[in-house]
Amino acid sequence: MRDDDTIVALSSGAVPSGVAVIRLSGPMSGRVLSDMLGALPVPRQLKLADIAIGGETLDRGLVAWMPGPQSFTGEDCAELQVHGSPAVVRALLRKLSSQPGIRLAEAGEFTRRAFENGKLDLVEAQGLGDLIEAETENQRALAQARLEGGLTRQVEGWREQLLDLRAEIEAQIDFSDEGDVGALPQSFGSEVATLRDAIGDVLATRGQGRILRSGFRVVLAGPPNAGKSSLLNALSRSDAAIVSDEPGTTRDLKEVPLDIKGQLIILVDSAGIRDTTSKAEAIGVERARQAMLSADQVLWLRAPDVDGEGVEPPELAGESGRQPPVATIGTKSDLGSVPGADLAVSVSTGAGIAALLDRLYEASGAGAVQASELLVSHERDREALLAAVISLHQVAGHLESSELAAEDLRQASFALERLLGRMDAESVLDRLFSAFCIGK
Ligand SMILES: Nc1nc2c(ncn2[C@@H]2O[C@H](COP(=O)(O)OP(=O)(O)OP(=O)(O)O)[C@@H](O)[C@H]2O)c(=O)[nH]1
Ligand SMILES: [K+]
Ligand SMILES: [Mg+2]
Repeated sequence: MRDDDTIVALSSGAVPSGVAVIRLSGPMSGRVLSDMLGALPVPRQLKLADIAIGGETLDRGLVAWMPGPQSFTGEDCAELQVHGSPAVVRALLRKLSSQPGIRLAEAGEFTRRAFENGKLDLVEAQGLGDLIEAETENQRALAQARLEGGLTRQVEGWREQLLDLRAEIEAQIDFSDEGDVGALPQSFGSEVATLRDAIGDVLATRGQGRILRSGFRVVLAGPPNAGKSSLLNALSRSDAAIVSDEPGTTRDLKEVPLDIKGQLIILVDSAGIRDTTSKAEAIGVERARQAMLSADQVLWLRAPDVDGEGVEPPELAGESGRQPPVATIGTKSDLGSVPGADLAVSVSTGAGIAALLDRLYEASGAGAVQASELLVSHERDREALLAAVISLHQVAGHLESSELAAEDLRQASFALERLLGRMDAESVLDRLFSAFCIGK
């Protein structure tokens, strides 16, 4: 696998389709076009052409020539817009990739080349991946802000401040007679603390960023026959889950995504919680408990006139001690009421369903934030910013030694540089880009 190969892939969606876009990047891109047209076309303008490879005409379509470095990858690029026919696309890819120096692209390889040529950093590359996968309005806005450098600019600002702080220490070391190691002034400690708190503030928005990007997880739980599966179907206007009057119908977790006003809400149906002698049901009950623990919101469902064991939510405490918020929903309100419920619903009459959707949207917090202003949405972001904050915390205990403090600041800088991909192991790059689709 050589980096100076020219790569080719179908970059548009699944065929058949009206039009398919085949993209090339690398030194042979220009040759393909000049062989086809007799000469290179005007850069960045579409030109109608017979799409001929190795002398054989396969289609007629539009071609574009984007010489590097002003291209997406930074290399010479060509695009062929052809009919979105599976046979045309297959023939073109086969012909192109059998030309010397041209091969099929791997997943994410175009974006990886763009990264390696400095066209975008790792944070922005992830933003591009998010944008391609975005299904809701909030996911789109979050990804767009990331791709446009929202987090990159913030991180670069912090790196500048770290460089200034390091320069202050260097100056101290230079002016001291022994070449080290005077104590640093308290004012230096408070400058570091200010930066640390600024990073910490952005880090604190991670929870909301995750919800906007990955969705707000709502687990429907409760005793058997409380109406969990019926409610899941009513909320999602589907028949995704099996409903029956037999208690213990649901065993597996069932996830259904909802788009409420541009926010992804993931509803999770679960097995009714009870003691059971059925092995399969017992596994389902355990899964239900685990799902409740990792929920952003638990809806505990209770039907009217059902008393006894298992009608109150179980004690929930995860290893981290985290307690997911629990709201009690009185179901089957057409049959009677449930004392103490936060909201009553009936799938038979439709009562309370719209109100519950509104409450879920409100609980997701999505209405209270601008997706484009949230910077932190990936686990990588959290790890890097947390590492920087921890290093900066250590400075407070190292003020008596400028060398130790300088090392803390260096570690904080490394964490931020790694986030942007300025210093990164190949393995991280491999993992990151292989999550992209082919042709991106
Ligand atoms: N009258 C009335 N019946 C309902 C309502 N919701 C559910 N039911 C009935 O209650 C029974 C149980 O409903 P399910 O949705 O299967 O209950 P569940 O909580 O998913 O049950 P398990 O999966 O077995 O734990 C079914 O017969 C439903 O038709 C409602 O709003 N009104
Ligand atoms: K049931
Ligand atoms: Mg069920």
